[in-house]
Amino acid sequence: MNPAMLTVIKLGGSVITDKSKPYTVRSSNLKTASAALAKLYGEGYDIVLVHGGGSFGHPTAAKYRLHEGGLSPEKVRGFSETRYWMTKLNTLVVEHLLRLNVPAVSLQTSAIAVNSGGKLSRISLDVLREMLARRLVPVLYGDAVIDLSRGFSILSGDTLAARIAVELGAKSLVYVMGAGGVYSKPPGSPDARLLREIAENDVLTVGGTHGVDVTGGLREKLAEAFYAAKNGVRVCIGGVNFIEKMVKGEEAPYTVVKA
Ligand SMILES: Nc1ncnc2c1ncn2[C@@H]1O[C@H](COP(=O)(O)OP(=O)(O)OP(=O)(O)O)[C@@H](O)[C@H]1O
Ligand SMILES: C=C(C)CCOP(=O)(O)O
Repeated sequence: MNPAMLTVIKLGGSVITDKSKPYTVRSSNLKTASAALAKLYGEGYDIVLVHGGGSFGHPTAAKYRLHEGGLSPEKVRGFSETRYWMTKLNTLVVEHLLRLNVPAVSLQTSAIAVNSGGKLSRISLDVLREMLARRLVPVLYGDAVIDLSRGFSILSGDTLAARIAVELGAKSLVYVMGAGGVYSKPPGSPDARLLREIAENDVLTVGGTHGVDVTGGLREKLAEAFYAAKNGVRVCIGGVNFIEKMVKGEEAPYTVVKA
């Protein structure tokens, strides 16, 4: 595996599902993203794909308030159900990639990572490294995980993707989101404009997520993006039609995250 050709792509739940309708997939976006990944893989890129929970993970986790921790029988049931729905979504993502001859392989996040106090505590990337060395494309996801101090909690795909990118020394980290990038104001509001660059001290208005979200929306994503950028990874946030350009650092309407 050559770090100069390694890219970590976080495919947002807002891209591959409709977050306003529980358990609804956005097939055309999933096909567009899969085609971009197939092209990059064919050109020799090493790819780690992480996807979000979208309308599969978030409504289930919210129903059981898993993000608040706890170990009651209700929470135990909620952990099992959230894991079930995330596995379903993950299988769909892997299927789309396999159809395009991308050797995608599911890697269950909750089997390699644990949280403590709601934050990522430990992650084992040995198997992921070996997969990359064999030209596989590991597909992980934001997940319900064991929490060492709270019973259970949620590990967001945004955090997972940033941690993997930094630990593996990836060249780029690309956050793909439905909104198509970071705007000066919540998308759709008057005068909202796409920010072509964003630095940590820039002032912007962040609104809520469209639909159910238990992991902190855009603010958390940006915090993870700055962490990765400060650790030497080129980080971009943009829409599904610009995945290839973001990975290659080519000009297009998306947001570049400054260290
Ligand atoms: N200034 C802003 N710029 C861009 N998006 C914003 C802004 N303010 C609020 N938002 C909202 O932030 C949300 C970010 O998307 P969301 O957290 O759903 O992303 P995701 O990573 O695709 O989802 P998931 O967590 O399911 O993977 C969108 O609903 C968007 O409308
Ligand atoms: C809600 C669950 C299970 C996953 C959260 O991951 P994210 O959608 O990347 O924030």
